[in-house]
Amino acid sequence: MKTLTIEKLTKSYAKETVALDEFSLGIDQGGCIGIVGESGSGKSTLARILLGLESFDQGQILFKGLQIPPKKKKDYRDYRRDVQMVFQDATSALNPKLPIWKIILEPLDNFKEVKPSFIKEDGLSRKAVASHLLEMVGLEREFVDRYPYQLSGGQKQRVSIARAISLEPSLLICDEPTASLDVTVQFQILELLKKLQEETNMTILFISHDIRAVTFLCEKIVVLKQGIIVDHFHMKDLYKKNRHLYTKQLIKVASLS
Ligand SMILES: Nc1ncnc2c1ncn2[C@@H]1O[C@H](COP(=O)(O)OP(=O)(O)OP(=O)(O)O)[C@@H](O)[C@H]1O
Repeated sequence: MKTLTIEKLTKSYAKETVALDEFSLGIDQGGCIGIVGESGSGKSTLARILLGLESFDQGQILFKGLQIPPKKKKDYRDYRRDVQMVFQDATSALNPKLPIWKIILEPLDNFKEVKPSFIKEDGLSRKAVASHLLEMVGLEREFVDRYPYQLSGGQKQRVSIARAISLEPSLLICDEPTASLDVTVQFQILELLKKLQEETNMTILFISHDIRAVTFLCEKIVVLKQGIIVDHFHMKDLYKKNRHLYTKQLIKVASLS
């Protein structure tokens, strides 16, 4: 059984704006799948629908066999635990009034029943748990007592990732997580996501307008244009002749060719 099955998902905002048009995709557990397309192609709409923040008109979504959005309160809660999100703008995603350790522990505070496997000892202090998560994303433990304004953009995105992985989700949706970072830091964040994916076997759905980022991280790539999947392929087939013209244009613009 696929972890996530999306069948003929259609979403319109108005008659003339079809954000997603019969979008279908099956995702196995583990690995990283990339959704790439230019601005307005429907990428964020897809992310919002998957998180239950937006309704859709037609089609269906199944997560581990369960209809999304789940109708029962408990199923909805389980789903929100198992599917986490990293947003583009880490600054607005982090509460400026809270120290980093409190920000990181927000999901674990909301899901007190979750006992993450990375906590090996009993009786660890909350700060020690947060410090451990910071180390998992490559930040020093000393960062726990800082506030978001004392961190760089890349460090803030690492904190967002630490918070998102704290509940050990099966699916991590990343919506343009590197778009507002400079190129070197983008690369570091992509490396981090790759490492975490390999270590934890979570599935990453990586959404980006940047085919370079997508091809660096993902082995399977879906190309979206005006809400329609125009191409999908394995990374190893990136330069195959039969790539869709739009994919070739994205490659050209990114100076990959
Ligand atoms: N709340 C909304 N009301 C009306 N139209 C919307 C709304 N949200 C998105 N759209 C439209 O739906 C289409 C898809 O938008 P979406 O934000 O999903 O694209 P995107 O690929 O994520 O773009 P970007 O990379 O610029 O964020 C666009 O034409 C957009 O104008």
